[in-house]
Amino acid sequence: MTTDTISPTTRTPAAPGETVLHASGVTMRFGGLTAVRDVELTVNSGEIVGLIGPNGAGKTTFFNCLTGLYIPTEGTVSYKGKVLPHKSHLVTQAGIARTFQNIRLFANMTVLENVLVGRHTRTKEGLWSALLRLPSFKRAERASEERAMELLEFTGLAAKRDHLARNLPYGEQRKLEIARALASEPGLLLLDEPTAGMNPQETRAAEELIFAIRDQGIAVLVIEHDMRFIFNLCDRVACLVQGEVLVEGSPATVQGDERVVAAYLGTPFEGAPGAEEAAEVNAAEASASAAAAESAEAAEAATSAAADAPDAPADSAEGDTGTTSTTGTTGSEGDSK
Ligand SMILES: Nc1ncnc2c1ncn2[C@@H]1O[C@H](COP(=O)(O)OP(=O)(O)OP(=O)(O)O)[C@@H](O)[C@H]1O
Repeated sequence: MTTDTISPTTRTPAAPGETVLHASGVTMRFGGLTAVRDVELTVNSGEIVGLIGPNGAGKTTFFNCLTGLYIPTEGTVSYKGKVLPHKSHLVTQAGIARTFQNIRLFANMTVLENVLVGRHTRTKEGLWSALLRLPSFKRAERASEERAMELLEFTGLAAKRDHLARNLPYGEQRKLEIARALASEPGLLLLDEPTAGMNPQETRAAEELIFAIRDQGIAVLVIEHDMRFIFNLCDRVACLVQGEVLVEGSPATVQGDERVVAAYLGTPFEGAPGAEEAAEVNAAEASASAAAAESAEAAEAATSAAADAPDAPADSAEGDTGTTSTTGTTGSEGDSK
């Protein structure tokens, strides 16, 4: 990876310390499931902020709310003081770019073409100018290609400009995703598990690349499970558990918080997000199994009483068993709902 400077053509750099992203009271519900609950998060210019949390904590859902893929049930997302619309291309146009947990490249396009695709939000030339290949279109095309090549130099992929994306090794595919995201000239880059599946060497290279991106004035919000990577990289870390921010602070603060460790290990702790709901569900399940056990006992007692009765007709015992057993099942289902 090279750390040459990149010269963004259209991005206005954020003022030092300016709040770039402000997520305010963001909540996302899917039917009865609250995946993200009242999340408040800011990212300032010049910062790398980490978002950690156990599987299913709501990190990707939160990213999807930030980038217009989901419309949050409640709350707003602002970029440099302006509330963002719920349309992903408008969010990209505003200045937020992202990569995905599962690589989403155009596998049969070349490395250069993939980056050129990322420039579409910054290209003003219309359909007619493209069809007629007007001089203005040719100029824009040349400028786009120059910029794409700068980004390939920056990410260390220039020598592979004509390779098909699918033929790149995994670590380079991840870099290419980042180059494509940078092609939209973002002021904030969201990275969803950028080192997933990487070997330690590739992870170190990714770390260097992210530092270099930050040094270019682009704020970064990154989701990652690799704690060493995140604590080394980030200025600030927020830990999401059951959709809620459990702790937010410096890497040292978050690393030293016992609740974070407990959340990752799945150990219960006082005041854990979602603990009340979990306790209610557990209590309901316990009472359902107690009721089911009671019904089963009653059914057994009725069966043996019927069998013991000397003149009871044979089918009467069967009838009792059937009825009791059905009642038992129904009772159990009713309780657990
Ligand atoms: N479109 C959806 N419809 C219904 N439930 C969803 C949807 N997307 C996510 N969820 C649920 O929301 C919760 C949070 O999922 P999410 O993928 O955001 O977690 P995560 O923290 O990114 O997990 P991981 O670290 O495993 O990627 C999970 O319970 C998930 O099943």
